[in-house]
Amino acid sequence: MTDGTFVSPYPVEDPQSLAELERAQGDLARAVGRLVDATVRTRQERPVLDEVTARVDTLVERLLEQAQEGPLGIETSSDGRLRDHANPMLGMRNPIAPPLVMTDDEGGVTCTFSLGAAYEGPPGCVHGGFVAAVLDQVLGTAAARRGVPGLTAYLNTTYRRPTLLGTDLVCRGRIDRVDGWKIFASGEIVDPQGEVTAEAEALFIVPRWAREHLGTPTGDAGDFAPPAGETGVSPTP
Ligand SMILES: CCCCCCCCCCCCCCCC(=O)SCCNC(=O)CCNC(=O)[C@H](O)C(C)(C)COP(=O)(O)OP(=O)(O)OC[C@H]1O[C@@H](n2cnc3c(N)ncnc32)[C@H](O)[C@@H]1OP(=O)(O)O
Repeated sequence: MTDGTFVSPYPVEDPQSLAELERAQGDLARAVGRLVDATVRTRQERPVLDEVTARVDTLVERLLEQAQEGPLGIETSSDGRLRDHANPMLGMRNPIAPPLVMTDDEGGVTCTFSLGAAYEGPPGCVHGGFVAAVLDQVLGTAAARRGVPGLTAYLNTTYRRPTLLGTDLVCRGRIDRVDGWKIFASGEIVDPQGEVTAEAEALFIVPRWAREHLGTPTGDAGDFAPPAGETGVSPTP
Protein backbone atom coordinates (compact mmCIF):
# COMPACT_ATOMS: atom_id res chain seq x y z
CA MET A 1 0.00 0.00 0.00
CA THR A 2 1.22 3.54 0.30
CA ASP A 3 1.63 4.36 3.96
CA GLY A 4 -0.87 7.10 4.62
CA THR A 5 -1.75 8.19 1.09
CA PHE A 6 -5.43 7.41 1.69
CA VAL A 7 -7.90 8.73 4.22
CA SER A 8 -9.51 5.84 6.12
CA PRO A 9 -13.27 5.36 5.99
CA TYR A 10 -13.06 3.93 9.53
CA PRO A 11 -13.06 6.31 12.54
CA VAL A 12 -10.42 5.89 15.25
CA GLU A 13 -11.98 5.63 18.72
CA ASP A 14 -9.03 6.82 20.79
CA PRO A 15 -6.35 8.40 18.57
CA GLN A 16 -4.13 9.34 21.50
CA SER A 17 -3.72 5.84 22.91
CA LEU A 18 -3.38 4.46 19.37
CA ALA A 19 -0.58 6.99 18.75
CA GLU A 20 1.19 5.81 21.92
CA LEU A 21 0.85 2.18 20.81
CA GLU A 22 2.22 3.11 17.36
CA ARG A 23 5.22 4.82 18.96
CA ALA A 24 5.97 1.66 20.95
CA GLN A 25 5.51 -0.54 17.86
CA GLY A 26 7.89 1.72 15.92
CA ASP A 27 10.46 1.63 18.73
CA LEU A 28 10.33 -2.18 18.75
CA ALA A 29 10.78 -2.37 14.97
CA ARG A 30 13.78 -0.01 15.13
CA ALA A 31 15.36 -2.04 17.95
CA VAL A 32 14.84 -5.30 16.04
CA GLY A 33 16.20 -3.62 12.91
CA ARG A 34 19.41 -2.90 14.84
CA LEU A 35 19.36 -6.54 15.97
CA VAL A 36 19.14 -7.69 12.34
CA ASP A 37 22.09 -5.47 11.40
CA ALA A 38 24.10 -6.61 14.43
CA THR A 39 23.28 -10.27 13.67
CA VAL A 40 24.74 -9.90 10.20
CA ARG A 41 27.86 -7.99 11.31
CA THR A 42 28.78 -9.52 14.68
CA ARG A 43 32.11 -11.32 15.04
CA GLN A 44 31.22 -12.66 18.49
CA GLU A 45 31.83 -16.35 19.01
CA ARG A 46 30.31 -19.06 21.19
CA PRO A 47 29.29 -18.92 24.01
CA VAL A 48 28.13 -15.32 23.42
CA LEU A 49 26.18 -16.35 20.31
CA ASP A 50 24.47 -19.18 22.23
CA GLU A 51 23.56 -16.81 25.04
CA VAL A 52 22.11 -14.16 22.72
CA THR A 53 20.17 -16.81 20.76
CA ALA A 54 18.53 -18.08 23.96
CA ARG A 55 17.59 -14.54 24.99
CA VAL A 56 16.15 -13.74 21.57
CA ASP A 57 14.10 -16.98 21.65
CA THR A 58 12.66 -15.92 25.01
CA LEU A 59 11.71 -12.50 23.65
CA VAL A 60 10.06 -14.06 20.59
CA GLU A 61 7.92 -16.25 22.85
CA ARG A 62 6.93 -13.16 24.86
CA LEU A 63 5.75 -11.33 21.74
CA LEU A 64 3.87 -14.36 20.44
CA GLU A 65 1.87 -14.61 23.68
CA GLN A 66 -0.34 -12.00 22.06
CA ALA A 67 -0.11 -12.03 18.28
CA GLN A 68 -2.46 -12.37 15.36
CA GLU A 69 -2.42 -15.47 13.17
CA GLY A 70 -1.94 -14.00 9.72
CA PRO A 71 -0.51 -10.90 8.07
CA LEU A 72 -1.45 -7.37 9.13
CA GLY A 73 -3.17 -6.09 5.99
CA ILE A 74 -4.20 -2.45 6.09
CA GLU A 75 -5.01 -0.65 9.33
CA THR A 76 -6.31 2.79 10.23
CA SER A 77 -3.62 4.86 11.95
CA SER A 78 -4.02 7.38 14.75
CA ASP A 79 -3.93 10.09 12.08
CA GLY A 80 -7.02 8.59 10.40
CA ARG A 81 -5.17 7.35 7.33
CA LEU A 82 -4.82 3.86 5.90
CA ARG A 83 -1.40 2.36 6.49
CA ASP A 84 0.31 -0.93 5.72
CA HIS A 85 2.51 -1.20 8.78
CA ALA A 86 4.02 -4.51 7.62
CA ASN A 87 5.22 -3.21 4.25
CA PRO A 88 8.88 -4.34 3.96
CA MET A 89 9.86 -1.10 2.23
CA LEU A 90 8.19 1.51 4.43
CA GLY A 91 6.09 -0.21 7.08
CA MET A 92 6.46 1.33 10.53
CA ARG A 93 6.25 -2.12 12.20
CA ASN A 94 8.61 -3.95 9.89
CA PRO A 95 12.23 -4.15 11.12
CA ILE A 96 13.57 -4.79 7.63
CA ALA A 97 11.91 -1.68 6.15
CA PRO A 98 14.81 0.74 5.40
CA PRO A 99 12.35 2.67 5.74
CA LEU A 100 11.67 4.63 2.59
CA VAL A 101 10.34 8.10 3.30
CA MET A 102 8.61 9.72 0.34
CA THR A 103 8.19 13.38 -0.41
CA ASP A 104 5.93 14.62 -3.16
CA ASP A 105 7.50 16.62 -5.94
CA GLU A 106 6.41 17.89 -9.31
CA GLY A 107 5.19 14.91 -11.33
CA GLY A 108 5.96 12.25 -8.74
CA VAL A 109 7.80 11.38 -5.55
CA THR A 110 11.36 11.49 -4.26
CA CYS A 111 12.82 9.20 -1.64
CA THR A 112 16.20 9.37 0.10
CA PHE A 113 17.48 6.19 1.68
CA SER A 114 20.51 4.15 2.61
CA LEU A 115 20.80 0.37 2.96
CA GLY A 116 23.10 -1.50 5.34
CA ALA A 117 24.73 -4.91 5.64
CA ALA A 118 21.46 -6.85 5.80
CA TYR A 119 20.71 -5.92 2.15
CA GLU A 120 24.02 -7.12 0.67
CA GLY A 121 24.08 -8.90 -2.67
CA PRO A 122 27.42 -8.62 -4.46
CA PRO A 123 30.11 -7.74 -1.87
CA GLY A 124 29.55 -4.15 -0.69
CA CYS A 125 26.52 -3.70 -2.95
CA VAL A 126 22.77 -3.73 -2.57
CA HIS A 127 21.13 -7.02 -3.61
CA GLY A 128 19.43 -6.54 -6.98
CA GLY A 129 16.08 -7.73 -5.66
CA PHE A 130 16.07 -4.92 -3.11
CA VAL A 131 17.08 -2.41 -5.79
CA ALA A 132 14.00 -3.46 -7.75
CA ALA A 133 11.87 -3.42 -4.60
CA VAL A 134 12.82 0.19 -3.89
CA LEU A 135 11.95 1.19 -7.45
CA ASP A 136 8.66 -0.76 -7.26
CA GLN A 137 7.62 0.99 -4.07
CA VAL A 138 8.64 4.48 -5.17
CA LEU A 139 7.00 4.21 -8.60
CA GLY A 140 3.92 2.57 -7.06
CA THR A 141 3.63 5.36 -4.53
CA ALA A 142 3.86 7.95 -7.31
CA ALA A 143 0.96 6.17 -9.02
CA ALA A 144 -1.10 5.97 -5.84
CA ARG A 145 -0.56 9.65 -5.08
CA ARG A 146 -2.08 10.41 -8.47
CA GLY A 147 -5.21 8.60 -7.27
CA VAL A 148 -4.56 5.38 -9.17
CA PRO A 149 -3.33 2.88 -6.54
CA GLY A 150 -2.47 -0.09 -8.71
CA LEU A 151 -0.71 -3.38 -8.32
CA THR A 152 2.49 -3.86 -10.30
CA ALA A 153 1.71 -5.52 -13.63
CA TYR A 154 5.34 -5.25 -14.71
CA LEU A 155 8.53 -3.65 -13.50
CA ASN A 156 11.32 -3.59 -16.06
CA THR A 157 14.54 -2.82 -14.21
CA THR A 158 17.89 -1.99 -15.77
CA TYR A 159 20.98 -2.15 -13.56
CA ARG A 160 23.50 0.41 -14.85
CA ARG A 161 26.17 0.11 -12.15
CA PRO A 162 26.47 -1.34 -8.63
CA THR A 163 24.34 0.37 -5.96
CA LEU A 164 26.62 0.67 -2.94
CA LEU A 165 25.64 -0.17 0.62
CA GLY A 166 25.97 2.57 3.24
CA THR A 167 25.71 5.47 0.80
CA ASP A 168 23.04 8.15 0.63
CA LEU A 169 20.84 7.27 -2.33
CA VAL A 170 17.95 9.06 -3.97
CA CYS A 171 15.13 7.31 -5.81
CA ARG A 172 12.76 9.35 -7.96
CA GLY A 173 9.52 8.10 -9.46
CA ARG A 174 7.30 9.91 -11.94
CA ILE A 175 4.12 9.32 -13.87
CA ASP A 176 4.54 9.12 -17.62
CA ARG A 177 1.00 8.31 -18.70
CA VAL A 178 -2.40 7.48 -17.24
CA ASP A 179 -4.87 5.37 -19.21
CA GLY A 180 -8.00 4.75 -17.14
CA TRP A 181 -7.06 2.25 -14.42
CA LYS A 182 -3.57 1.81 -15.86
CA ILE A 183 -0.73 4.08 -14.90
CA PHE A 184 2.68 4.02 -16.55
CA ALA A 185 5.57 5.20 -14.40
CA SER A 186 9.35 5.41 -14.54
CA GLY A 187 12.14 6.29 -12.19
CA GLU A 188 15.74 5.81 -11.17
CA ILE A 189 18.13 5.48 -8.26
CA VAL A 190 20.95 8.02 -8.16
CA ASP A 191 24.14 7.71 -6.08
CA PRO A 192 25.97 10.54 -4.24
CA GLN A 193 28.08 11.20 -7.38
CA GLY A 194 24.89 11.85 -9.34
CA GLU A 195 25.23 8.63 -11.35
CA VAL A 196 22.15 6.53 -12.12
CA THR A 197 22.72 3.05 -10.65
CA ALA A 198 19.39 1.54 -11.73
CA GLU A 199 16.26 2.60 -13.56
CA ALA A 200 12.85 1.10 -14.17
CA GLU A 201 9.71 1.39 -16.22
CA ALA A 202 6.55 0.04 -14.67
CA LEU A 203 2.86 -0.45 -15.24
CA PHE A 204 0.48 -0.31 -12.27
CA ILE A 205 -3.11 -1.45 -12.66
CA VAL A 206 -5.97 -0.95 -10.23
CA PRO A 207 -7.34 -4.50 -10.02
CA ARG A 208 -10.94 -5.19 -11.02
CA TRP A 209 -11.96 -5.94 -7.41
CA ALA A 210 -10.86 -2.43 -6.32
CA ARG A 211 -12.32 -0.39 -9.17
CA GLU A 212 -15.94 -0.35 -8.03
CA HIS A 213 -14.81 0.74 -4.55
CA LEU A 214 -12.73 3.58 -5.89
CA GLY A 215 -15.44 4.61 -8.38
CA THR A 216 -13.16 6.92 -10.29
CA PRO A 217 -9.50 7.66 -9.63
CA THR A 218 -9.63 10.15 -6.74
CA GLY A 219 -6.63 9.65 -4.48
CA ASP A 220 -8.93 8.72 -1.62
CA ALA A 221 -9.93 5.22 -0.47
CA GLY A 222 -13.60 6.24 -0.12
CA ASP A 223 -15.62 3.25 1.09
CA PHE A 224 -12.91 0.85 -0.03
CA ALA A 225 -13.27 -2.61 1.48
CA PRO A 226 -12.07 -5.49 -0.68
CA PRO A 227 -14.34 -8.54 -0.91
CA ALA A 228 -13.24 -11.33 1.46
CA GLY A 229 -11.24 -14.03 -0.26
CA GLU A 230 -10.39 -11.94 -3.32
CA THR A 231 -7.22 -10.43 -1.92
CA GLY A 232 -4.86 -10.49 0.98
CA VAL A 233 -5.62 -6.83 1.63
CA SER A 234 -7.84 -6.54 4.70
CA PRO A 235 -8.66 -3.16 6.18
CA THR A 236 -9.13 -3.28 9.95
CA PRO A 237 -11.80 -1.01 11.38
C1 LIG B 1 -7.71 1.80 -2.05
C2 LIG B 1 -7.55 0.70 -3.10
C3 LIG B 1 -6.32 -0.12 -2.91
C4 LIG B 1 -5.99 -1.00 -4.09
C5 LIG B 1 -4.71 -1.74 -3.94
C6 LIG B 1 -3.64 -0.95 -3.30
C7 LIG B 1 -2.31 -1.05 -3.98
C8 LIG B 1 -1.43 0.16 -3.69
C9 LIG B 1 -0.04 -0.06 -4.22
C10 LIG B 1 0.91 1.04 -3.86
C11 LIG B 1 2.36 0.79 -4.20
C12 LIG B 1 2.79 -0.58 -4.02
C13 LIG B 1 4.17 -0.86 -4.49
C14 LIG B 1 4.43 -2.30 -4.48
C15 LIG B 1 3.49 -2.97 -5.42
C16 LIG B 1 3.38 -4.44 -5.26
O1 LIG B 1 4.17 -5.09 -4.65
S1 LIG B 1 2.04 -5.18 -6.03
C17 LIG B 1 2.41 -6.93 -5.91
C18 LIG B 1 2.91 -7.51 -7.19
N1 LIG B 1 1.90 -7.48 -8.20
C19 LIG B 1 0.88 -8.35 -8.20
O2 LIG B 1 0.76 -9.22 -7.37
C20 LIG B 1 -0.14 -8.18 -9.32
C21 LIG B 1 -0.67 -9.55 -9.80
N2 LIG B 1 -1.51 -9.34 -10.98
C22 LIG B 1 -2.81 -8.97 -10.85
O3 LIG B 1 -3.36 -8.91 -9.75
C23 LIG B 1 -3.56 -8.64 -12.10
O4 LIG B 1 -2.98 -9.30 -13.21
C24 LIG B 1 -3.60 -7.10 -12.41
C25 LIG B 1 -2.17 -6.56 -12.66
C26 LIG B 1 -4.20 -6.38 -11.20
C27 LIG B 1 -4.45 -6.85 -13.64
O5 LIG B 1 -5.58 -7.67 -13.58
P1 LIG B 1 -7.07 -7.14 -13.76
O6 LIG B 1 -7.42 -6.29 -12.61
O7 LIG B 1 -7.95 -8.33 -13.95
O8 LIG B 1 -6.97 -6.28 -15.03
P2 LIG B 1 -7.47 -6.64 -16.52
O9 LIG B 1 -8.86 -6.13 -16.61
O10 LIG B 1 -7.20 -8.06 -16.89
O11 LIG B 1 -6.50 -5.74 -17.37
C28 LIG B 1 -6.66 -4.35 -17.40
C29 LIG B 1 -5.84 -3.84 -18.54
O12 LIG B 1 -4.45 -3.98 -18.23
C30 LIG B 1 -3.79 -4.79 -19.23
N3 LIG B 1 -2.80 -5.64 -18.54
C31 LIG B 1 -3.04 -6.53 -17.55
N4 LIG B 1 -1.88 -7.08 -17.13
C32 LIG B 1 -0.89 -6.54 -17.90
C33 LIG B 1 0.51 -6.71 -17.97
N5 LIG B 1 1.18 -7.53 -17.14
N6 LIG B 1 1.19 -5.98 -18.87
C34 LIG B 1 0.56 -5.13 -19.72
N7 LIG B 1 -0.78 -4.91 -19.69
C35 LIG B 1 -1.49 -5.61 -18.80
C36 LIG B 1 -4.90 -5.60 -19.88
O13 LIG B 1 -4.56 -5.98 -21.20
C37 LIG B 1 -6.05 -4.58 -19.87
O14 LIG B 1 -5.82 -3.65 -20.89
P3 LIG B 1 -7.08 -2.92 -21.63
O15 LIG B 1 -7.86 -4.01 -22.27
O16 LIG B 1 -7.88 -2.22 -20.54
O17 LIG B 1 -6.44 -1.97 -22.61
